[in-house]
Amino acid sequence: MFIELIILALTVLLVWDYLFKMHRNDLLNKYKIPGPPLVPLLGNALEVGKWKTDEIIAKTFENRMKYGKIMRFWVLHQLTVIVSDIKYLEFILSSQQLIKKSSFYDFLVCWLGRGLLLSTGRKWHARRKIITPTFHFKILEEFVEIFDQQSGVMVKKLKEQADGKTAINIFPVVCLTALDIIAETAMGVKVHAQDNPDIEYVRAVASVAATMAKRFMTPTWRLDWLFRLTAPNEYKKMMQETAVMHKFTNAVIMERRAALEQKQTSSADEPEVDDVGSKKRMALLDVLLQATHDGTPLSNDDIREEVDTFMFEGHDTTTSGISFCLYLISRHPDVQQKLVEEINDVIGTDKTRAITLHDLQELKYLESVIKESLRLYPPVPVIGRETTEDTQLGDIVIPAKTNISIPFFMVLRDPEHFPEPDAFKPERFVVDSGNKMNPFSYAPFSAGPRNCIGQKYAVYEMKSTISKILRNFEILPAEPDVKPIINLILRSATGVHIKLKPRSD
Ligand code: HEM
Repeated sequence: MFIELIILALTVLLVWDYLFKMHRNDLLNKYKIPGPPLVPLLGNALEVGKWKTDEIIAKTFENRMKYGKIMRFWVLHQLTVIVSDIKYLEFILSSQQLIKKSSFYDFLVCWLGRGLLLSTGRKWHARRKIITPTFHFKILEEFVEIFDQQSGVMVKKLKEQADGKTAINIFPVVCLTALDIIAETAMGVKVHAQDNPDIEYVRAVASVAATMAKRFMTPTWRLDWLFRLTAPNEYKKMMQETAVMHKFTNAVIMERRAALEQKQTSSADEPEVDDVGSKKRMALLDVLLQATHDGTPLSNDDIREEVDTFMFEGHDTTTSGISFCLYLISRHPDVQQKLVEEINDVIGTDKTRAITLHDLQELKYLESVIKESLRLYPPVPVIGRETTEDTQLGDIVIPAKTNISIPFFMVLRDPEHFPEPDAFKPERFVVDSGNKMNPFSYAPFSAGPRNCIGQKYAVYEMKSTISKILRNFEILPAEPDVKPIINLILRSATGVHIKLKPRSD
């Protein structure tokens, strides 16, 4: 009797599984979207579950060789289509409808709320409209001074290890610099992460960012309730640290709102400097405080979502970008020599001269080096969307309730668009090289309506910090080689090591 019951239950489950997936499988078959062989109920869960974090990049390339630039994976009832064909990427990224993020991002909500990165539909449209002017050129111009000052702090710290022999893992060093920069530009406060990484707020941001990276890689940690059940201590710690961050952000918002209101009601002229004599400048947060949607200002909670989103999106990504770029420069002395010549031409040899926005715009070869580095090591290696209805992409239809995954790390090394795809060749991006590039084949900041809103900010920050290091040090190669892994952003399992030697000239 017991055996019969099990057989019955299994049969019901198999029929349900077949029916539940039928429409999606019909479309996959109709449009010949291939994928690895399926196991009933489980789909490809056994195979995908075996992939270790440091194998995912290689496995995805392997599967592209087998199945091509569009392929499907079923994990239980969840269908994912991986797209690296730019013919289809163009449809996906430029669509005004296909803007819902895949459910893989949901574990970030407890920190970021439904801010710009995670919102969708009308809320996203409204926020994008409000936030776009926040990154106006005039505002970015003021940030250059912060980029310069904070990279000055970094250089001072690095001098202690710059003996030309010590291998320095540059990733954590850059991370603290990037945190100082984003806190000061987004919230207008100095958090002194480089001087004191143990400050409660700094520790909380670094720790929650690390937990989020781990949640991304650990399927049982992704859903809040399952994370709480399977790792109660880590869950509790994450919630406590999130509360620390929210309390800090809230306090800054209230303080700056009060200051703004006082300024608006006060008849006296405001001094142009703060109480320690530094020039007052707008932070991203101040622009949000003054913004309105249909005549209504944003609430403190609305603003907190956005400031937390900037704090998250605006430091790990640039850390990854700067670190891998320094690594590539360390291994290409000819490129380094050209960079130093350009820097000497544009900024001069006086190491104390502060960099300006004009200088940054003139560092054209550095821009090509950064672009090529973002191609080889894209800080955001993969993004995901979710279809809410059957969606036509040119000559195919992707079924509703499908995660679309776009592996930038693979698109950006597609030999069809980048000959010698693994070679570091900044000249691909030299403006007058005559190379015509399809914007969808090169999109480390994504493309279309949901592209990176902080793209210009990020490139200026990268140019400021990298040029500051080059003005002060010769960058030398160190062991071990990097081993890129997708850990929410692109990191290296072996760290990102370089050696530094003070420049005498
Ligand atoms: C090298 C550094 C960076 C890279 C490579 C990068 C890349 C990206 C990519 C690929 C996306 C699309 C994400 C998706 O569709 O899921 C994105 C979105 C976003 N980025 Fe960046 N980013 C960088 C730096 C920054 C910085 C510095 C900020 C803010 C200060 C920022 C703020 C955002 C925001 C708010 C979004 C969401 C935009 C929206 O959905 O409308 N990013 N970024």
